[in-house]
Amino acid sequence: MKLEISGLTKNFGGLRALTDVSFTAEDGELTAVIGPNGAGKTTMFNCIAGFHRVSSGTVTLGGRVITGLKPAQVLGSGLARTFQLVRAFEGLTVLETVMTAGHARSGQRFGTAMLGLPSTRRSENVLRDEAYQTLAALGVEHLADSHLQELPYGQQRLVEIAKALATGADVLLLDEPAAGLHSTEVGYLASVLASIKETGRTVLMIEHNMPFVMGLADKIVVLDFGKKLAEGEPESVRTNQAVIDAYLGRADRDA
Ligand SMILES: Nc1ncnc2c1ncn2[C@@H]1O[C@H](COP(=O)(O)OP(=O)(O)OP(=O)(O)O)[C@@H](O)[C@H]1O
Repeated sequence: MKLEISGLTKNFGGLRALTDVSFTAEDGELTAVIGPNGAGKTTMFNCIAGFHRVSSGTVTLGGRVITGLKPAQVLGSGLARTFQLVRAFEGLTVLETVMTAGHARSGQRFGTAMLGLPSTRRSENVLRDEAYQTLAALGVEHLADSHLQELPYGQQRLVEIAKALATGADVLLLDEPAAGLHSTEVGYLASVLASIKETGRTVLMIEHNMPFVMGLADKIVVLDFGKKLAEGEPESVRTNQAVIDAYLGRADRDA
């Protein structure tokens, strides 16, 4: 499903965090959003996912305007997001955690299903199988019975992506998935995201790790002071002087 952002503007009181931002994240492609701290990347994700009310502009998902919908409704329309911080439900295993995301899709209330009534038992088994398959697709099915809090951070991040996939969403918003990972984990994450792309899903990702972004993105959108500074294939963005001045030069210096 195509995700189209058109004329997106967001004000916080007198502060304009986003000004007239437009771009399209295409089916089966990974679009990366980069830019300096405070450029408006997180604000844009919050606007798309229904966490912030936009000041003006529209967000269209598969041809349907989703601006103004609540987060749960946006999720129901086929868009899931991950967060920078992994959120664990106390006491649940990895498999159960991923199942809760599957429940969101099936519209079942988890508590009702947990009662194990006969009518819900079969779908409970289906959800369990699906959650296991989702973990297997990411190569982490061996973690099914572990508790999320006990896992190393890199594996927690993969479970966070598994949760987004288990919702059945066609469009994934990933908030700095490579942050805090060491290089082997970043390499593995790149292969996971490449395989997700191959399933035809649309991925929109905020990320600061430039080698990771340059190697994986089909398109890069650069934000600076809430405005779109550039948009294009990695090579054209890498060599864009305005982008180098605003961000890449600094990212190199800080590396
Ligand atoms: N809820 C809010 N209320 C007021 N101002 C906000 C709010 N959220 C963000 N801002 C402001 O909007 C601007 C954009 O912030 P945002 O967090 O979107 O940037 P970012 O590109 O995601 O930065 P980072 O890379 O540091 O996460 C900043 O000036 C920030 O202070």
